[in-house]
Amino acid sequence: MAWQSIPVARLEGVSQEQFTQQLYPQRKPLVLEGIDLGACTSKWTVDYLSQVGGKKEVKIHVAAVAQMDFISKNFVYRTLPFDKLVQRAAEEKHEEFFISEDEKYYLRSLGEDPRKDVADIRKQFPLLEGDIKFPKFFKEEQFFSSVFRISSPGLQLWTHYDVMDNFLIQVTGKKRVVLFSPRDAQYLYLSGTKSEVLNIDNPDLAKYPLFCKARRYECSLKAGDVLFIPALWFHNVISEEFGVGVNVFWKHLPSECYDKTDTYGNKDPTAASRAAQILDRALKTLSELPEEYRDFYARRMVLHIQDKAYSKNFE
Ligand SMILES: O=C(O)CCC(=O)C(=O)O
Ligand SMILES: [Fe+2]
Repeated sequence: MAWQSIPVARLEGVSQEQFTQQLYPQRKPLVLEGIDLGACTSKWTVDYLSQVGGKKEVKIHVAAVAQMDFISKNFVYRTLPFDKLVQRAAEEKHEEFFISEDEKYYLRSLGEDPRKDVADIRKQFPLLEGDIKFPKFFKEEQFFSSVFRISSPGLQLWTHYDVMDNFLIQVTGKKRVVLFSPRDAQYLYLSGTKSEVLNIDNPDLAKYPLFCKARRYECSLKAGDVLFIPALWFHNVISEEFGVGVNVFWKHLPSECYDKTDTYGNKDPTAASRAAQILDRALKTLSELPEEYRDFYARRMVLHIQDKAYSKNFE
């Protein structure tokens, strides 16, 4: 089925002032072209990355098929030296492999101690630091993490949201990104931060009938493009070619709003988690009532939440 997509706006040569004052407050995804990213877009070939990036062990997703499935877990976690990972991700068929000769790889780089440290490629890959410049469109103290994203051709990452604002820098290779607004979360069949609708191009509408109501935004990223993904916007990514990306997460809210134990940028703000816990308690309390009453009071609570907490400012 061909879906109507809304193209993500593309702008060339955006200044820091224009981004901060006009674009950022709109809280919409945007592709920025022509940003000065340093030498990485020409320098980061497979040979260069495997020589300069070194042999540091990295944890990777390995899948026998292109569409990774977090429900059936059709992928495994393995480790490889960084140089090997780059070489394997760049080839279609492998002499050495874990599952099958055409298995696919995905690297999402981690901090030194992934339970405590956030990823920052400037720390984990210091010899590559000089090659890349991050867009200077937010204050240094807002910086949260910078993450290597390296994938085999064809690999698809499931639809999910993160809680930080994000610049996804496409350094080499092509990628298709489909995005959904946080306002359409009700049509995405969420399980935590991820959507259960894995096949967004040909969804099972008997199982996910509301999915067709979700407005689909789409863009293609080529080397040198930077996609601004506002916090809470859902994104689904297909690497159309072997590709190297780096994403930079930064804090939009005051620091104290975020969960201090979050190293990935995807734990809900503490006030949201606390509210969800309180709601669970309310639901437990409601279950003391017989069905007819529980239903009536639950519906009244939904109306109350809509009235008090939904924004009237969004379409
Ligand atoms: O481009 C990718 O591989 C995934 C990007 C992503 O999920 C992110 O930057 O948050
Ligand atoms: Fe993400």
